[in-house]
This record gives sequence, C-alpha cells and structure tokens, in this order.
Amino acid sequence: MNTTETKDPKSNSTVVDTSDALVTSPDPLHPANLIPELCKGFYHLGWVTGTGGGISIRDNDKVYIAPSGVQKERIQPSHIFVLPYPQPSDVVQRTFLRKPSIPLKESACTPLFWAAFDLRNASACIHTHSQHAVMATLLWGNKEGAEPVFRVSGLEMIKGIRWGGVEGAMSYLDELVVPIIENTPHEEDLRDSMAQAIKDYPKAAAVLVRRHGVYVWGSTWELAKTQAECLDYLFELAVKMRLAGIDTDWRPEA
Ligand SMILES: CSCCC(=O)C(=O)COP(=O)(O)O
Ligand SMILES: [Zn+2]
Repeated sequence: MNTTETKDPKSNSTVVDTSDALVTSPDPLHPANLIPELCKGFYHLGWVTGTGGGISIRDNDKVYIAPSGVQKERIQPSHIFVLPYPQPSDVVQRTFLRKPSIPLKESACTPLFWAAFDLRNASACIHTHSQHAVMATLLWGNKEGAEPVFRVSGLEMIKGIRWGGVEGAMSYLDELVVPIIENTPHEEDLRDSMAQAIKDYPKAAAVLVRRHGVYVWGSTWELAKTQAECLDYLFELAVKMRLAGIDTDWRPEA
C-alpha cells in the first residue's frame, strides 16, 4: 500500500492511498466487489437509474463508498473510496484511506450513509430512487398537519423488516411505520433531517425522502438488501391498494 499522506487541496481532505490495494480481492464478498455487483442488480430494479442512489458497506473500521454521479451499473472495484470508521460525518474535514486514481468524487449520500452507521450501528445502507418509494411519499403524510409517515399493516412482507432495521424481526401483526423527510436541492443537506427522523422513530428501518426516494439500512449488507426489497414491495403494493380504494390500515387480530 502506498502510505504517502497527501492533502487534497480541493476538498481539504486527507488521502493516504491511491493504489488499488484496499479494493482488490479475489473474494466476491469483498465490499469493493460487492458494491459494483449489487448496484448492477439495483439498476435493473429501477432503484439507481440515471446515476442516483447506491449502497455503502461498512466492514468494521472501514467504509466502502461508490463514486458520485456515475452510471451505478458500470462501477468497477477500482472506483471505490475507502474511509476510516469512525470519523465525524463532516463534509469539509473528511479523511480517506483510499481514493480512486482517476478524478471521481465520493457519493453525495455519504453523510446520510454515515447517519445510519452512527445512529443505528448499521453495516450497510442503501439509497434508492424507486418510483414505488416516491409514490408512497406522495400519497402518505402529505396533508396539512398530518404526521409525515408512511404506514401499512396486514401484509406478510412486514415480517421481512427488523425493528430499527437492526433488531428483531417484525410480525405479521405489527404496523410498519416509515418517517418521511422533505427533500432538499442537495443530497448532503438531508443529513440533519434524516438523523432527526432516525432519533424520532427509533423503531423504523428506513427513512423516506419526499419526491426523491428512500434510505434503508441493516446490520449486514444482506439484511439491508432484503429489507430494501421487502420495503419496496410494501411501498408498491400499498400505493396500488390506496389507488384502488383498499384499506391499507386493516390489521389482523392478535
Ligand atoms: C439524478 S441523481 C440526483 C442526486 C441524487 O439524488 C443522488 O442520490 C446522488 O447520488 P450519488 O451517489 O450519485 O452522489
Ligand atoms: Zn438520491
């Protein structure tokens, strides 16, 4: 590994390695191999088209992050940023263990991924621009004075969600509640409201962003992925139910 420490004058961040050592592994489960593979899958689900969205994976004291504003289905392991964990989620003072040698910038979602790592001890966080998530934010919690949340109950896929995203599994009898925050012109400016929503809704496994998408996390990348799949299914189905005039608050008796 090239251990020369340099200061990036543009971003005022510290970079210690621009070689590929931290992102080269024959192991398909290495985060630098997984992120490109998972992003390709998310692209085909319509979750990360047009460059937005993605996934970050934390492996103990290292966080792996994809580049910003690139075709997420075409990312290579050599495009991945590696950051030490923990560190403040401050944009100005960010420290990197490894940056790509070609001119790329880390995902604008980095401070939001960090909120899930810091506040939920998550090991992976997924951001999607799924139209199902966006439709859910347009149909729930949007009336004057209404609590800004998505709610649904009485659907089997709720069992695929964990309390707080990282604890025990929810039951078929439970109501799923996901807070909705308002969008901002710049992704990184969502950080404080996402952190507040995570604190206000400690049982929620995700945060929806109005007219934008959703952030979902888990204690492993596998659980972040399956919860993102269950939530997306529930957003899609609940939207269809609401549009068909079917009660989405029906709850089975205990
Ligand atoms: C058309 S994408 C708009 C920006 C956005 O919502 C986003 O998620 C950007 O993520 P990136 O990882 O490309 O910085
Ligand atoms: Zn986004």
